[in-house]
Amino acid sequence: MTDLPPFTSVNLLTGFLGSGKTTLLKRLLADPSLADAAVLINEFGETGLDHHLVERIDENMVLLQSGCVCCTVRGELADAIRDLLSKRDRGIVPPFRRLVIESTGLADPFPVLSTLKADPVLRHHFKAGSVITTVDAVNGMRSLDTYLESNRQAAVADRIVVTKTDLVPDTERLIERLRRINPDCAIIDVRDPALSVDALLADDGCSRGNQSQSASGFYCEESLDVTDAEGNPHSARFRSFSISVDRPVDWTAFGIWLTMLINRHGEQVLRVKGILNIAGEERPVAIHGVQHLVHPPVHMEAWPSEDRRSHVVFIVDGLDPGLIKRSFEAFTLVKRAADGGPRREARDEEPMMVGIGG
Ligand SMILES: Nc1nc2c(ncn2[C@@H]2O[C@H](COP(=O)(O)OP(=O)(O)OP(=O)(O)O)[C@@H](O)[C@H]2O)c(=O)[nH]1
Repeated sequence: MTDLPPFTSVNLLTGFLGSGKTTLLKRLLADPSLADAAVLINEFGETGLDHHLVERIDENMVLLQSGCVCCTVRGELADAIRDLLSKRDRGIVPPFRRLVIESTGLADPFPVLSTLKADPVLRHHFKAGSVITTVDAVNGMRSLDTYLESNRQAAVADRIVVTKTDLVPDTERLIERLRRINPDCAIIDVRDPALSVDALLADDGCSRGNQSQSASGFYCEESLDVTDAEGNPHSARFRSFSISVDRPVDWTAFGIWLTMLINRHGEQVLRVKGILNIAGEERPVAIHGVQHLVHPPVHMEAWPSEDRRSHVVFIVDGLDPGLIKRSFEAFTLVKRAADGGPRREARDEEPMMVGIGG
């Protein structure tokens, strides 16, 4: 333990919903120089890195193939970091030298950064490293137009990685916009071969050597409204909830239902992500939707746990979760009726559990 530096560097990886944070993190973790890092994923649902898991340390903490410790934050961020620190001190987790925190897509990065500074224990063990923000070339402009959180994430960044550049003809206007929000920030195309762990996480060249600098360097357009029309905090409009289905899902029916939902409510359905048990398929299928964009489904290598149910998580803006639940049920019933089965029985025989959480 003696060879550990007095302060462990903390990098924040932030970016709006579905902008490619986890995808970038997986790529970074493949680099051997991050083998002695710990990763904290502060997001709804599973870590998304479960198939890299080699050992479970406890309910929230796993050891990845790279040797890196990965935890899911289920409560307060400071508690999760303190727990990690204590496990490092007791030798329960490897002696990590860097901590990477992936925030939720709706996180205001400011409180995340100030957590380290405000906490009486953590401030003596950690120092702020670079903040990396992913901005999605497909939806980035609209997210900046609509959501304060997206502006804050770009404003606080030391490095912005523009993702999904393979899906758009050019990113000129988006980059111009980002430069106006954060003039000093390095803006890197995710396809740039120069994008590396060093380029993103190195502390040198980082515009903020400590958290107070990050606070003073913060920029946000004054004209942006933090409350909605009813005067509620901006984020009060967002709801996240999940639909879990016990029986295998009919891929065609699901695809049509999701397409209809996105066509009709794409602007309000900010994020859909799920793991599906598809009828006739051995392996699970991961699905990702980001506003109007639905990414190609991916066959996962294996189920991440014993749970073989399908789970779909939604993050919506001002849309009634009940509406999505009802349309899902209705679509299932129509499909069953078309198959010749009586509607009521189909529903009773094959229960669908719908959980709505905050
Ligand atoms: N074509 C393309 N797809 C990408 C790129 N980066 C990410 N994706 C896809 O975008 C979807 C969302 O990516 P994630 O990495 O899960 O995004 P995230 O920011 O971690 O999502 P949340 O944690 O839900 O906010 C997935 O289907 C990815 O495969 C990219 O550069 N190009």
